[in-house]
Amino acid sequence: MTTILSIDQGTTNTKAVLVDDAGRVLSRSSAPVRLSVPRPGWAEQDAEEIWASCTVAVAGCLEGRRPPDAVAVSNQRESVVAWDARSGTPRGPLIGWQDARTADWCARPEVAAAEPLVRARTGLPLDPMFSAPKIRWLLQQHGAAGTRVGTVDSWLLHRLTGGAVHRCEAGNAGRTLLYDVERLGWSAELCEVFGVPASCLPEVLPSDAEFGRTRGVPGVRDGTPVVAVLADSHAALYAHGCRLPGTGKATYGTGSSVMTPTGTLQGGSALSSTLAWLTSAPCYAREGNVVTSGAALVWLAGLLQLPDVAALLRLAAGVPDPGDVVLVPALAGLGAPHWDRAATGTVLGMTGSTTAAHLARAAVEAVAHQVCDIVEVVDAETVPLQALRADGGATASALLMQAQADLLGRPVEVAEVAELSALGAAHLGLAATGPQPPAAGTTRRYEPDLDEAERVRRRERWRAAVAVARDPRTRPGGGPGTTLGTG
Ligand SMILES: O=P(O)(O)OC[C@H](O)CO
Repeated sequence: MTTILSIDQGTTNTKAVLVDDAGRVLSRSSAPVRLSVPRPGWAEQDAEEIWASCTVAVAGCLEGRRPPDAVAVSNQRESVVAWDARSGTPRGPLIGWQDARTADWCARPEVAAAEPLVRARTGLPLDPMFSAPKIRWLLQQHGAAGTRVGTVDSWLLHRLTGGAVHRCEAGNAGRTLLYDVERLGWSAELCEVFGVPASCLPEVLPSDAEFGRTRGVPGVRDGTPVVAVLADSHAALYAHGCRLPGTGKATYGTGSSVMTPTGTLQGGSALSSTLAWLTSAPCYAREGNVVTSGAALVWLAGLLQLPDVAALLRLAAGVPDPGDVVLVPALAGLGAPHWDRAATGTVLGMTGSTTAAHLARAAVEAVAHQVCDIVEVVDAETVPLQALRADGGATASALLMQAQADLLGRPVEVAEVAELSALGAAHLGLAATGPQPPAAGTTRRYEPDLDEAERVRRRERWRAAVAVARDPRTRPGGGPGTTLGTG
């Protein structure tokens, strides 16, 4: 029997699963990673700690098992690491995908003028969430000479191979704003826009290439091939078996990602067009990113002085609905389809009878409403989704999943495997060397159970609240703020 060890390096933890050649999970383990916010709008992680968490998760997963035959990787996207080319030591912290320190630079008129070029080459808006402005910032701090930079997959590949390779995967490269997703190569024009020398960037390989051979990874034989790499959200899409327009998924994490395959590259969308994976041919997808979803629940739990999100969900379950409270958690602006970094958090509809439970319930609905905003754009632009596949930690909440089905007016099917991104990378690795494993199964299907008139009413109230969150007059200081990108 062939086994693949798959590592999913995420924002809050690293998961490892051992998968057999039928695509089944044999064992699993995880290790937490910390995120620091040294200043408002910044998000940093320790690249050494990220790697250490991988070794802990791998050791836990492989305990009592024979070494795997191959390794696969999925990873948080857009976050960047810089390291010394000779010693392999990180230069500065990992700059996280949520980090908006470059927002002012991105909003400069001379930079914002490059938005049409960025969109044409990458399918993405010029937003500080993506890697290029962060890479620029790191290179300014540490110099380009002798510095290697890359997305998290490139950092893990460097460490997995004992420093032998500086490579990354095409779908991850596609999230940098430096990679031409149609020509499938780094774009000299975009490197110029962001002031990033191509010599600092990794070599880009297809998602199912052999990325290198392991060296010095505890529990893994030296020379084990790394056979597949996928960005985490793309890996979840792959594991769900979503291959055709009309199928799609939402991943519920710190933020959320809604994706649907489009096959070919399609521009002119209010959402992003992204390279999901590159195998014998590129597979493109339409995607909308919600910046603050699970993070909104964490934030409100803290604000209400509750011990954790589970307590917030219990509180929310104590009322049948949010009353008329609508909460827009634009704590770091709004992502797709609004892409308005100047939007601010907003609560509407409070009265003297509003309780903390109504607020908690409104926060749960806010996670679902933001997904609905994106699915409605998908419906209008491509083939409407018949049902939404769902994955990520927050899918464990029946309250959230039912709210999602209710507000969407469509069934929501939850993946049975919690480590779906890791599974997707393993499935791709298996497909590269043998038969395609079946898509991940679903554990539960939530049917919509809300009167249509009430659904429409709640959606309209949500849109009204988003308009307030985006109104320049409601911003701190009441200034004009900055609106980045168009969709
Ligand atoms: O670490 P996660 O699972 O929240 O995923 C982060 C995304 O890849 C950011 O685009």
